Amino acid sequence: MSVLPPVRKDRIISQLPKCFSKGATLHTEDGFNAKVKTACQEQRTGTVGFKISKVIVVGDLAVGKTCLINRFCKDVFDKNYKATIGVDFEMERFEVLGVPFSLQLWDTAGQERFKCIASTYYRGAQAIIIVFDLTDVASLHHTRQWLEDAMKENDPTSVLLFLVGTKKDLISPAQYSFNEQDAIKVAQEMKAEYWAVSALSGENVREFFFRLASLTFEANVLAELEKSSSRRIGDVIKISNTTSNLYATSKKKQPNCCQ
Ligand SMILES: Nc1nc2c(ncn2[C@@H]2O[C@H](COP(=O)(O)OP(=O)(O)OP(=O)(O)O)[C@@H](O)[C@H]2O)c(=O)[nH]1
Ligand SMILES: [Mg+2]
Repeated sequence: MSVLPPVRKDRIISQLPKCFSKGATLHTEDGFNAKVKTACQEQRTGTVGFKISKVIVVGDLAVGKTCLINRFCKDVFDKNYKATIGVDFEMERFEVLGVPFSLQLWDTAGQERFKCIASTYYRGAQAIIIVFDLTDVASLHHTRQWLEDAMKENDPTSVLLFLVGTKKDLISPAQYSFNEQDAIKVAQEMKAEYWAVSALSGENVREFFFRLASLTFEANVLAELEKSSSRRIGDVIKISNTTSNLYATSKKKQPNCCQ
């Protein structure tokens, strides 16, 4: 019997959500990977449905990391700044292509004095959200350092990166278009997917987290499929060894293992 409550109706994903900008994403396909869709239909997703994927959120102080998470997870917005001390986390449960999928969102402190505590939680992330304030260009430039610090604890070949500009409500469309060029350049250099959001109005917040959940889910299923296909190759080799010449194989192997 499952002890977990059912997945909320508004956390069900049946199609790959669109990216924010085609020029700032590594995933330009319109839908989920065909192998992933088949695996989900045939219920061959292994441990994905039981795992919790870790997502860390980093960036300068007061750029809006906590507000971004709170808008998505609790649908609230607080205009008063309350610094995060160390770290905080929220759990979000989704259902992607019929498979349960959980994200653990780690909200870290941007203040220098808490950075030391926060960085101890960076390890083992499957996705990293690097946040900057669209009205503060210095916070965009600092994102490279935040990424470098977070990557020291993670595997660059498998982690998904997202560069997110917040407080879109505070900037005029003309100013936004001007700043976007810089942000997209940074995202391309980092190999991150770029998003611009507002926690105050909620603009793009849900779309962003749905996209993140979908891409993290897809990466998990692909890794699981790769693992199970390499296990199958190993099995075939073992069988052919034993069937070719059982006596010769065991004879040859014996001295090796006894030395
Ligand atoms: N107008 C507007 N204000 C925002 C938005 N997001 C955050 N803020 C404000 O920015 C301030 C800082 O927000 P936080 O979410 O606490 O910032 P943080 O990045 O978590 O800061 P640390 O925990 O110190 O690292 C608060 O006063 C928020 O109300 C937004 O989308 N629009
Ligand atoms: Mg915070």
